Amino acid sequence: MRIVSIRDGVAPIASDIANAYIDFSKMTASIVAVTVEDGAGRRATGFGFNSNGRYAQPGLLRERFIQRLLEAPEVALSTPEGTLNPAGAWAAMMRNEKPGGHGERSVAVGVLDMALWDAAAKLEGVPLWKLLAERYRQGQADDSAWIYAAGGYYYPGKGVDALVEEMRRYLGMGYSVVKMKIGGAPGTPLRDALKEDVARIEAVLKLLGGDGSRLCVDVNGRFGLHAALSYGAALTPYKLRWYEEPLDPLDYSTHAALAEHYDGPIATGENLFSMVDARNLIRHGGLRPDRDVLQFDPALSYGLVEYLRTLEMLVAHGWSPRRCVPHGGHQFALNIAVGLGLGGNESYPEVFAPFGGFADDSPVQDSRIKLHDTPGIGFERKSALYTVLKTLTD
Ligand SMILES: O=C([O-])CC(=O)C(=O)O
Ligand SMILES: [Mg+2]
Repeated sequence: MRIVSIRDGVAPIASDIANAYIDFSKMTASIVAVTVEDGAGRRATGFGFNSNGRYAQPGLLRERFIQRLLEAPEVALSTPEGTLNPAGAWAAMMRNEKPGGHGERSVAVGVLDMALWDAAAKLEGVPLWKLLAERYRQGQADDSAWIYAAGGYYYPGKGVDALVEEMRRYLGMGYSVVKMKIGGAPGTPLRDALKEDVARIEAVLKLLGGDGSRLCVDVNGRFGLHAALSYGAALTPYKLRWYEEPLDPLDYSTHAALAEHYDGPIATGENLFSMVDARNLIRHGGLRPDRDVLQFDPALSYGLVEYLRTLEMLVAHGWSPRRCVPHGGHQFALNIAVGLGLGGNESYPEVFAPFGGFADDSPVQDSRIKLHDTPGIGFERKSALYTVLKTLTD
């Protein structure tokens, strides 16, 4: 097994939307194409990109990780059976990297790892979900994945009516669970911000027939403990599907304090980028394996090689992979959800195009989606995305 070439680029995913913490006016993504040749002269090109929320990483990719991958010995890239070995490639990329302080190198490695898994599945002529089910779950893939429509962003001039209309569109697309942003009124005293958010939440709940289990709310890590507890108390009667990233993602003890007082499901993890960070959350964050939701995003956190370690760690701590619903709304995590039996995957029906979203011909029914049989991750089945990725190989 040898790497023939690696190409990389930067693509914009800028838009006018904002969450409670950042706007996306300058958001970018790294894209890569990795061409691999097996011992029998067969070639496959795998593609990778990072999902939203972290910027493109061209410096890290070019100065360190692409170089190391190109220099990796052939034996490191092959399994004993002669197939492409993403774990060996991962070890080669991480040579001479100290532990801890993961920063955004996990994003650069995640982009390349995605491309290697795409190539691995293409060389074996199977979709990635099938390859994963065969390797790690005795062939038991799920027949579809649960997905929910994430949106409800702040947007200039967007009021409650536009928010409800957006959610109505998601219901029309086949989603039954939706997510909206809260906590995004900068400088507003807590009491007023809460009042405004309660009105926004109630308007959306009305559309959902008053069923809180169909609505998630996302704070994007903006609150301190006091605000998180105040919002938690106000949200409790609505019995929401989940209360997402109420607190700074790395502040585990405040999560533990919130979990003592807020009974409903808490979701977090999209900004934890390694198995060790995830383990700290599990050890110290007071989260509850019977209800809370873990959103580690393999595209941002060193890829699937590391995500497999995270799943193993979770199981060792008494957590089911079904508690995982990755962030990012991309086909990589969707394949992982179906192949490894996660609880589902995020979906962005109207934002972060073309990186968010799934194959063009995959209808959503009652918030579930079926996967295709195309070898690899399936980017070739999503024309707007493939148009961007293909610029690397044309
Ligand atoms: O707005 C963002 O940064 C994305 C996000 O939190 C999510 O998809 O849950
Ligand atoms: Mg989020």
